[in-house]
Amino acid sequence: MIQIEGVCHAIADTPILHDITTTLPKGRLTALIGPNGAGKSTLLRLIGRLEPLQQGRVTVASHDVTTTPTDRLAQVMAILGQQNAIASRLRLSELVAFGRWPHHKGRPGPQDHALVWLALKTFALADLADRFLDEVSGGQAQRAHIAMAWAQDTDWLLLDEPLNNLDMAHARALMGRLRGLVDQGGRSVAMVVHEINYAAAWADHVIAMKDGRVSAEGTPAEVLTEAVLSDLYDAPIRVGAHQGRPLVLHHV
Ligand SMILES: Nc1ncnc2c1ncn2[C@@H]1O[C@H](COP(=O)(O)OP(=O)(O)OP(=O)(O)O)[C@@H](O)[C@H]1O
Repeated sequence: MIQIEGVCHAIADTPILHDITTTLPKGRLTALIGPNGAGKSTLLRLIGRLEPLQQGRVTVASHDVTTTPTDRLAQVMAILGQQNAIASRLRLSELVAFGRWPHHKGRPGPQDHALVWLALKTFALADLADRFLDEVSGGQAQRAHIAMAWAQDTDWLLLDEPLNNLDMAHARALMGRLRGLVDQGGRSVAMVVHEINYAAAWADHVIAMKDGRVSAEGTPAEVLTEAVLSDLYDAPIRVGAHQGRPLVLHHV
């Protein structure tokens, strides 16, 4: 599991996260939800050590993120942030191959090449493998970044808004693959998601954040209620049901 204890974070003296204590369960798909500016990305970045921890403690599968060596942590957890400032004159196959770096450390073997190819095929990118990043669409580039994180082949996969730019079919396919990683692969996934019905349909566990605090956490049925969501988003939200899971209606 990922354990977060007493995490506070400030940017330029402005408090962003206030004493966050929560757990992301192992072997589950966790969705982080909440309004813009709630602190979801900041929390994910702290877990993934993209930002140094200022206060509190985070452990990923018992590895303290502050003290665990980077190469060890990179074998346990892959993180895909929201801003991926990677050179655009990189072929998709080269980008995806970066995911294998923590394993081969510059000397890729046949297994690394095979996994890169599998990642390209899994994310329907095989035909685009030789294209440069600036020669593909936003959704194709997004899928290539996800494929890179997937190729890292870690127990934990952390994704910040992976559904950005994906059409309905590719979004659904990605959620299906993430569920497969959890259900068949025994992996654990945490993702920031804005479209609540993806969390409703696919997540096992939901953490709702607002104003730098966890405001609710539990199963989708426990968190995705009219009371919790209306308060979270300061808007009247209706919740129905579809195939035994919440169906969130916000066009009312
Ligand atoms: N580099 C920065 N400098 C100053 N403030 C920042 C910086 N990065 C984030 N913040 C602030 O920290 C707060 C939390 O931002 P964060 O990106 O974690 O929220 P979020 O819940 O992921 O939002 P969104 O859904 O819009 O992506 C926001 O108020 C944001 O303005």
